[in-house]
Amino acid sequence: MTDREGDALDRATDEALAILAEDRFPLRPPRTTGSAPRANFVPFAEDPFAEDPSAGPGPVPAPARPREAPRAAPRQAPREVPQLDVPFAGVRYYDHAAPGGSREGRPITVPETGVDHDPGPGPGHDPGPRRDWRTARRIAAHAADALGSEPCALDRALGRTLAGPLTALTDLPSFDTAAMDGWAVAGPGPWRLPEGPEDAAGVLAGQDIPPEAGPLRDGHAVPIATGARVPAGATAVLRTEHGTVSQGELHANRRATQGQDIRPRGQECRQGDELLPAGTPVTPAVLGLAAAAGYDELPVTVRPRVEVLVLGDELLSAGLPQEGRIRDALGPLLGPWLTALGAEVTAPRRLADDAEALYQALSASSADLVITTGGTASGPRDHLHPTLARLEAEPLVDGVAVRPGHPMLLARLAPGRLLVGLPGNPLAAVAGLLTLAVPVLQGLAGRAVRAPERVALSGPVPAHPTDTRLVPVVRERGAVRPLRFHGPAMLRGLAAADGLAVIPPGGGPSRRAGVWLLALPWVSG
Ligand SMILES: Nc1nc2c(c(=O)[nH]1)N[C@H]1C(S)=C(S)[C@@H](COP(=O)(O)OP(=O)(O)OC[C@H]3O[C@@H](n4cnc5c(N)ncnc54)[C@H](O)[C@@H]3O)O[C@H]1N2
Ligand code: MOO
Repeated sequence: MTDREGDALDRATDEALAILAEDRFPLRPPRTTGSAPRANFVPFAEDPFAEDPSAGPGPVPAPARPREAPRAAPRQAPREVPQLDVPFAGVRYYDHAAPGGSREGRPITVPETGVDHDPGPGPGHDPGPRRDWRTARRIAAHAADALGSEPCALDRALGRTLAGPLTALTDLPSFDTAAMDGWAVAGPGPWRLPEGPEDAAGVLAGQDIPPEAGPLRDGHAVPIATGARVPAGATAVLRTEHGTVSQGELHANRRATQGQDIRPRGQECRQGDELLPAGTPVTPAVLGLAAAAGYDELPVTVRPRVEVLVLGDELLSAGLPQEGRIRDALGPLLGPWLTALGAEVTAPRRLADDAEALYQALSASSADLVITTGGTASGPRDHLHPTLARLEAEPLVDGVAVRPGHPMLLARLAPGRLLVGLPGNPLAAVAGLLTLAVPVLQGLAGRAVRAPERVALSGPVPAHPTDTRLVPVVRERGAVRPLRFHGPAMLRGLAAADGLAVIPPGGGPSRRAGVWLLALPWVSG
């Protein structure tokens, strides 16, 4: 790369960072209201999202609801609403880009207009038996039994889920080990060192000590390397920098206490100890631990097979949006996201808005979970509900009290075959993914649910009066700050986000207690 190309790259990087910085670093310092507790793994029954833990882990039955034939009513034209950049009116809102807001990001109050960003169900739209957000998650988590288990070689197990507890196949360390380079010493010093050239080399890592060598006798020492087996009889390891050799004798210039710098056998675990519970996702650290504990392969749950069907005549798979058509944003997003969740995903299939094509695709699919995007509403080209009725699918969740994404749905196509219908608006689809698809996949993979983190909000966030809101946020000085560009059709906020904050209906106690943060699988730290 030439200097000029290097400068151009630097400038482009600075510009990109400046755009991000606008969202990441507010002009007004946020108020922090506390620090978040550490996240833990908990069984689903203890999931704080679960609505009523005392109700037991069984699925919440969906009320029987006869499905109508395809609705003839055309989609209502959206009411004329002021295009506010804030979703709900009459609330104090920190946003330096909101209409009427100051460029300095001072709090503004949006006048009470009586309309919100999402006009919600219009006349003629049957919202169905909508579920509370937490209940929807709970139903989704219990909709499927875990798939079976299979052995998997360590080098292929990343991202899988432990089907059983990881028990140590050996003590760790498996022998008393020198923690430092120096000398293994027996008893108090000074110590005699071996004289023969072979013995003087001492014990190296990976070497075994021949049984005929016998225990190290009191008053004797032998050179030893970090990681080497400590000879029987040794009482400590004296570090190289703490000893001086003179005339074949080792003198300590700092006292070595009993057992110092010896890692005793079994210090980390004993053979048979449970190192990790079933349901743990296999991370690089788990692979390392498993290898250290003697595993060549791991028992993992079978990966859920997921098929993604992207519906919409208007969607292009390449090039610029044109002539009323737009790029499919969900095909590229869902595949890798689902893979990160441990699923085996077939390449997304794009289907035209054609009821017969959808019927054929759903009938032919043998996936554990089919995920569709679009077609969940009641517009003339929204074929999902009628097609599910034609397939005699069992509705488990038909609409959720969550914004965005409220038309999301979950249905059982047949025993062992589920369908999650994500709304077409991209952020609404992500809300559906996190609300329904993630718990279904965790259930199928038998994966433990990570307790969500509670986080403080760095400023007021509008709450919906009756629905949970999922808002892209960024971490900042011990709190989270809501990002702009969080409209249902936008991904710009999400792409810069560290997670989605869960704002309970009406705001709940979130101002004092903080809110839950739904983690994104690629965000670390
Ligand atoms: N009369 C009503 N109309 C609508 C309601 C309602 O309650 N009453 N709800 C609105 C809400 S909220 C949502 S969300 C959408 C859900 O619509 P669908 O799931 O049927 O999705 P589509 O109509 O097919 O698409 C909606 C929107 O999203 C765009 N889209 C679709 N797929 C993709 C994709 N793969 N990548 C990028 N963008 C996509 C599509 O072009 C539309 O703009 O219904 C509202 N209507
Ligand atoms: O607006 Mo819709 O809430 O699901 O995106």
